[in-house]
Amino acid sequence: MIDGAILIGAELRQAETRFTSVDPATGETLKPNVSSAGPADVADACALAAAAAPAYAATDPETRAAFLERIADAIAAIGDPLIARAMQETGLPRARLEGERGRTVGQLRLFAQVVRQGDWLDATIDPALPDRQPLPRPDLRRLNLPVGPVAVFGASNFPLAFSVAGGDTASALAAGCPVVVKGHPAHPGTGELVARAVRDAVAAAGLPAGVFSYLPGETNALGEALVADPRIKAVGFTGSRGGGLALMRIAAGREEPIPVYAEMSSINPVILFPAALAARGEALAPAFVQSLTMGAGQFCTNPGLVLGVASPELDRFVEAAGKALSESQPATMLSPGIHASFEKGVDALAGHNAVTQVARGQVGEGVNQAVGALFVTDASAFLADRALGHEVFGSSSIVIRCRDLAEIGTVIASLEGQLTATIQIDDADADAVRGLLPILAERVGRILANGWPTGVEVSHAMVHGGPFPATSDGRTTSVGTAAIYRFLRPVCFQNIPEGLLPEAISDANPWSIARRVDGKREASTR
Ligand SMILES: NC(=O)C1=CN([C@@H]2O[C@H](COP(=O)(O)OP(=O)(O)OC[C@H]3O[C@@H](n4cnc5c(N)ncnc54)[C@H](OP(=O)(O)O)[C@@H]3O)[C@@H](O)[C@H]2O)C=CC1
Ligand SMILES: O=C(O)CCC(=O)C(=O)O
Repeated sequence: MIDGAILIGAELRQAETRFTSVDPATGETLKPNVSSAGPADVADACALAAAAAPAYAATDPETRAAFLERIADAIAAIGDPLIARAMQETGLPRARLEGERGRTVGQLRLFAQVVRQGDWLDATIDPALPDRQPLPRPDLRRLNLPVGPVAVFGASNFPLAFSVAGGDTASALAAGCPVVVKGHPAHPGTGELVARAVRDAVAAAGLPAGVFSYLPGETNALGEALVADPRIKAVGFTGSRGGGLALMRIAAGREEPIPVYAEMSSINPVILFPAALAARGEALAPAFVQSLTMGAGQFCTNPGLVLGVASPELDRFVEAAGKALSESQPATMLSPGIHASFEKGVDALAGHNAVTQVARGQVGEGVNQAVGALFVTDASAFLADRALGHEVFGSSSIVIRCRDLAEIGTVIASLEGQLTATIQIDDADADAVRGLLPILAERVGRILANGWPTGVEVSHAMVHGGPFPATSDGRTTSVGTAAIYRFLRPVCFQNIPEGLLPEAISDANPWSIARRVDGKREASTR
């Protein structure tokens, strides 16, 4: 059911101030109109979250894991109405949204496994050495504890997997943190359906209602108040650089500053190494265009920059990519605002006197349509104007012709932090790659060979992060199970008697988790 409610724990509220979302494919206003959460709602949600935090933090792994699985089941149980509503609110096609739902419930279930297995606790015991000379060592035991209530900002471009019960929420709940979601105003109906599913799961699991709240709204003031609330202890965000920076400033200016894990902007360089380019440059072109135009290019992993050594082979790649792009179909973008910002970015590139437009995609009927765009320029022009390296969110990319591999290295070294770098390589490129890998690793969170950056695997080894401005904290990831560590902090217990120790680091080890004892890892029994 969707009736535009605010969810403060189990309580459903309606506000007098309302807003509406728009079907970006038609421009029509969607019903129902939605409550705009206000300051009192923020305060109540945060108070409830803080009240729930100790009991939720104390849940044993099995209880918490079963809760995450209940959320997954409840989201799956919404069935087609969830997909239908998300299609209306985002313009994304059914297959993409069904896939995204699978990813969303899959990541909740994966986090359930992680919680049960217990490595995230990093339980570490240095037993006392009472006879050590010249001084005895105390008994030291460390584990990770949840940081407390987390504010999550739903992203516009993944209305399920990065939104109300997406990766940030799943990892925060897995860590033992209550979550207060600021819903994205472009998909409030989708958000409410998922929020109600989470609320049902909280009740079914017998957890305190404040473990989850949902605040729909369309004003900066709502997000600002949420991040400023002293009961919030960390923030997860995916969106624009301006939005992420604004929240970081608020968080840093609080009486008690808190971390903001913001994933913001990335152009994801693709490097075409000479042997690969010579062997299969023309074949790479359509695959590149497919990655570029997937989801109207609305991926933070979209390949927005291509680097190669100026050569007839690179020219052939550009020509083939231009041909593939010129045949590509337009696609509805997520919102009028995102479409307008895409058009502005493309117009700026098209009007730049050092940039040549290679191709545009097919123009179609309808509103808010992304028409793909491909440009080319030289490294010297790119290096002279930093604006050419700014993200154009949507299916736009620019090819940079470099003099040689050294100049490719110079361009990479000039880039801001990125989520990904893609290398197209053959065996004969190995030496050249070896030279560039350290420069790449300094700049990005994930380096991938002979593939395309869009489509992030949710797994244990995944890093979906990178130095600023890809994210606000390059030491972390927002996708994959390591995302849980953003919402944990280590606490050491010194000489605390057995009966008073947290279970994970007690001698009894009732959860049977593997621990590091006196520097040695115990075998896992899970
Ligand atoms: N790199 C990436 O992964 C992505 C980049 N983008 C970029 O962001 C642009 C806009 O898209 P959108 O998804 O709406 O992203 P925004 O960053 O504009 O919004 C994301 C969320 O943050 C809130 N917010 C934004 N600015 C502020 C602020 N100053 N203070 C408090 N809260 C704020 C918004 O709420 P409210 O609007 O209610 O204030 C919304 O809930 C795109 O055109 C694209 O350039 C978008 C998605 C992903
Ligand atoms: O490519 C993906 O699957 C994830 C992309 C992403 O994180 C984003 O666009 O915000």
